[in-house]
Amino acid sequence: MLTDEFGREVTGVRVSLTDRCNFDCVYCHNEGLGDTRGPMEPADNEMDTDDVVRFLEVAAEFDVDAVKFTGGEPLLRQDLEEIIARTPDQMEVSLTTNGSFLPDRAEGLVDAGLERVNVSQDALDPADFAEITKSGAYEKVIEGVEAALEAGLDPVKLNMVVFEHTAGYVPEMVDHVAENDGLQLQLIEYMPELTGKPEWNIDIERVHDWLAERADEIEHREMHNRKRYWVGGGERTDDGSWSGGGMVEIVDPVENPTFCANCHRVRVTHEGYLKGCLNRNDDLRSMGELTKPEIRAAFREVVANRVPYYGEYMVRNDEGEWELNEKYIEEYAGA
Ligand SMILES: Nc1nc2c(ncn2[C@@H]2O[C@H](COP(=O)(O)OP(=O)(O)OP(=O)(O)O)[C@@H](O)[C@H]2O)c(=O)[nH]1
Ligand SMILES: C[S@@+](CC[C@H](N)C(=O)[O-])C[C@H]1O[C@@H](n2cnc3c(N)ncnc32)[C@H](O)[C@@H]1O
Ligand code: SF4
Ligand code: SF4
Repeated sequence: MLTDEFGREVTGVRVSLTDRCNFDCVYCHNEGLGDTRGPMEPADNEMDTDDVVRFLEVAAEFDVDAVKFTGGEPLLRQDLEEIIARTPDQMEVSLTTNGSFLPDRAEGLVDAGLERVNVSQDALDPADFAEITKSGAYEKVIEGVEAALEAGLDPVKLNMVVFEHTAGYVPEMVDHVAENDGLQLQLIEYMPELTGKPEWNIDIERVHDWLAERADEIEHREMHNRKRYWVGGGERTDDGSWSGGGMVEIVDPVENPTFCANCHRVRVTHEGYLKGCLNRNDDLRSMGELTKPEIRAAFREVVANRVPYYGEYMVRNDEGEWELNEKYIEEYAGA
């Protein structure tokens, strides 16, 4: 297993398979959509099936035991089932999707080896859903969540970005997962720097406080030290885990050094660049045309360059504002 200079073991990889998408969510940080290419058209800058599998085989050699496929919309890749089937057995395979293609493909994905799915669902009303996603696929997404549950995926996590358009839905979504077996909720802190709309921001601490008052149990997940709130009843079982009710996890990476200190994933872009952090682009290593020994070397190099973004790469100045750590200014300027 590889460990970076800050003691963070790399146990997972997060692979973006495409930047194409059939939705156009108002908050989306996927800015790579081409002007002339439609989402359904194949793209020539994407890693092909063999590229993805070759990388995963190298990651497995370094004892990486989990892979998350994401995008863009990963189900626009018609070879997703093949990629999953060829993923090394030691890896837990999960997927983050907008859910609209799951009605037809959930079963096949599970047959291929998919173990978990996260489905973005920002509203429980078709009109609000359409306003946020610029898509009329609300019913398909609801069907997709059901198809995922029926195919045996458990839990199915619903992802909801908390921002001005969705904040009013938080209580309803929390009740929704508390009342429906197999569902969990991830409330994702809105990242305004990705949209240029700071006025949509909601203070995520208010959501923590609201949930803390309501929760029957609060846990910390090892990954990112995320807080998990159990709501709607339940009890601790003999093996020490909580059972019953619904689970709500808050994903709050913004300006959060604790989140970064517990970050164990290396990322791969759809074009096949390795990178150590979502927020950095100055540590990219291309895997295009590389042989396995070369990918091994690139992987080692990216891990060696990993830096917790908040707390090390970005530090607070005397005024309490976040700014680039002087130590990294030269490196950053050279990117
Ligand atoms: N800055 C930052 N944001 C992250 C990170 N991991 C997840 N996020 C945010 O959380 C969103 C949802 O993540 P998901 O793809 O659903 O998966 P996850 O919650 O990370 O993983 P699981 O809970 O294990 O399924 C991402 O799109 C990011 O916006 C991270 O390491 N750094
Ligand atoms: C980029 S999408 C890719 C996967 C898939 N298309 C989906 O929507 O689930 C992955 C996650 O990023 C989240 N996301 C996108 N833009 C965001 C932003 N500005 N702030 C916080 N989360 C965001 C989405 O809600 C989604 O859960
Ligand atoms: S579905 Fe996912 S990738 Fe597509 S626009 Fe929405 S958040 Fe972005
Ligand atoms: S910002 Fe970078 S270091 Fe921090 S949790 Fe996200 S990927 Fe990891």
